Amino acid sequence: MKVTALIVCAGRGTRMGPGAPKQYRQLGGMPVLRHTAIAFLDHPDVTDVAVVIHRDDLALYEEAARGLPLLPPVIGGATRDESVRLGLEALAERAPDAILIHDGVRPFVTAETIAASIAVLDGAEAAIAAMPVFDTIKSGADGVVTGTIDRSILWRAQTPQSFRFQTILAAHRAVALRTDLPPITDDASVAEALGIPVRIVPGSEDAFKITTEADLRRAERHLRGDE
Ligand SMILES: Nc1ccn([C@@H]2O[C@H](COP(=O)(O)OP(=O)(O)OP(=O)(O)O)[C@@H](O)[C@H]2O)c(=O)n1
Ligand SMILES: C[C@](O)(CO)[C@H](O)COP(=O)(O)O
Repeated sequence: MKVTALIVCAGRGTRMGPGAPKQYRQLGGMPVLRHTAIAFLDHPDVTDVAVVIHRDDLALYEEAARGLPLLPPVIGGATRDESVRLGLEALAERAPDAILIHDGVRPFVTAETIAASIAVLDGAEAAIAAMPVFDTIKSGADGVVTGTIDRSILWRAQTPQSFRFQTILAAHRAVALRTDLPPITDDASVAEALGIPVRIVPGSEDAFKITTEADLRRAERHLRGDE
């Protein structure tokens, strides 16, 4: 099966403090994105890897990707789902069998999760890496709790989110034309909007998303083996 990893990296990281975009911040002596790209390039089940970047980040990307056998980068869009769709359209001619859509700011994706995300597509169209919820989850408004949500049915979605390529390409194209949907924050939501079943495979607590400065410090501790 021809498997392409599509790493989305075109965000501006507004929840991170001032400085370079978080995907290009130094982590253990190299950019965050380089860690992520190598995790997929080194995986035996992944055929090739493409990265979606912000139009202003070409120099940063070229430095981070130096010497890595990546497909040509794709310029992303104003939202994550637009960046994904642009990445998928750029791969339409290549037409892999399967696509693993992954956040560039989740550098510690595990080989086990990548393997499981590919294997599950033997019998499914879509799957997400996810973790159970260990905290009690409340609903609330105006500073007042309005209810408690049964956490036994909740999952923390991670990436990669894996799909048969033609399925997710068609789904993103269809959803891009819809005006009745809530904001799309992951690719499984695109599949769900079309009634496509989405399987769950085990993620990892190590595969956390680097969103804030605190996450970057956590990532440095993780690399040092301090957590
Ligand atoms: N227009 C966008 C927005 C996000 N992303 C990517 O989607 C992943 C997850 O998004 P998030 O963590 O929200 O990144 P940012 O949008 O950069 O961060 P923030 O929401 O804090 O601004 C990141 O790798 C980010 O680069 C993208 O490719 N294109
Ligand atoms: C795709 C994702 O990482 C799954 O948890 C998450 O939805 C990305 O959200 P963000 O706000 O774009 O970081």
